[in-house]
Amino acid sequence: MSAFTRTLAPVDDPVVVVRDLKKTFGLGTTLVHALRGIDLKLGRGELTAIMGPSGSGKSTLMHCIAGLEGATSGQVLIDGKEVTAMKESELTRLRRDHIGFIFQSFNLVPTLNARENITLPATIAGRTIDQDHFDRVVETVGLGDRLEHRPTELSGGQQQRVACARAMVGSPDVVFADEPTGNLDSTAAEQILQFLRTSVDELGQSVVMVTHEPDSAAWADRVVILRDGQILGELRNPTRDTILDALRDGK
Ligand SMILES: Nc1ncnc2c1ncn2[C@@H]1O[C@H](COP(=O)(O)OP(=O)(O)OP(=O)(O)O)[C@@H](O)[C@H]1O
Repeated sequence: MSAFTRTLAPVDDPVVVVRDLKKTFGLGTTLVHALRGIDLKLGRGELTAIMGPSGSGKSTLMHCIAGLEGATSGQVLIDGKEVTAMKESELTRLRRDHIGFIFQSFNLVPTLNARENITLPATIAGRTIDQDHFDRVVETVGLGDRLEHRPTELSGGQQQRVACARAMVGSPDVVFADEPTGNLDSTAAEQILQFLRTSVDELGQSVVMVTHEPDSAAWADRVVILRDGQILGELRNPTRDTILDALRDGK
């Protein structure tokens, strides 16, 4: 059963906790209230989609949670670590060691092959890669025979699969994906969504994805809908149709 509710159901084991998060941009008459007091818990080992109209605050919320942008007030905790209390050097370590990122534009290093791109964050951090986990991630993402290829020798979908593997291989507390299928055709998009789903179901990964696409959000366990910097409500076990209804209701 999937129905839109304005009150959020309790989340028993959250990996992310957001308390009264506010973010304003600009000053005086140009002040923009991008987040107007967000209270939200995101479940561990779940795929959560964040939706909402353009300008509703989706990217700002993701950036504030991931410590890419400072909050104006409120609290963010990732796996119990208070992101909003961290200094820049701590934020750098948090992003490097505990968070995975997947962007719309892949962001691979062109001179490195797929294997080197996947292991780059660990190499920079001086961490050794768990070979079993590397093999599982590469197998799940279906890149086995492409590991020695450079990005220019890969399709867009394959490049995004490399980016997904790079985000997952360190088993971060949470992976943030910002419109991960925005640059892909529908077949490649489905492969990425399938991979995100499998990484949650089989590797226990926690994933948060911002998307405009009801078809993409339908892969999630839960859809959280924003409007005007506030949470409008949520859907559990969404389908394309219940998402479309919820987005229409929210207007
Ligand atoms: N750096 C910034 N300076 C000023 N205003 C900003 C900045 N970043 C975002 N905003 C404003 O904050 C509000 C929320 O923006 P945000 O990008 O989070 O929305 P979004 O839901 O992700 O939109 P989209 O779906 O179009 O990407 C918008 O009004 C936007 O113009």
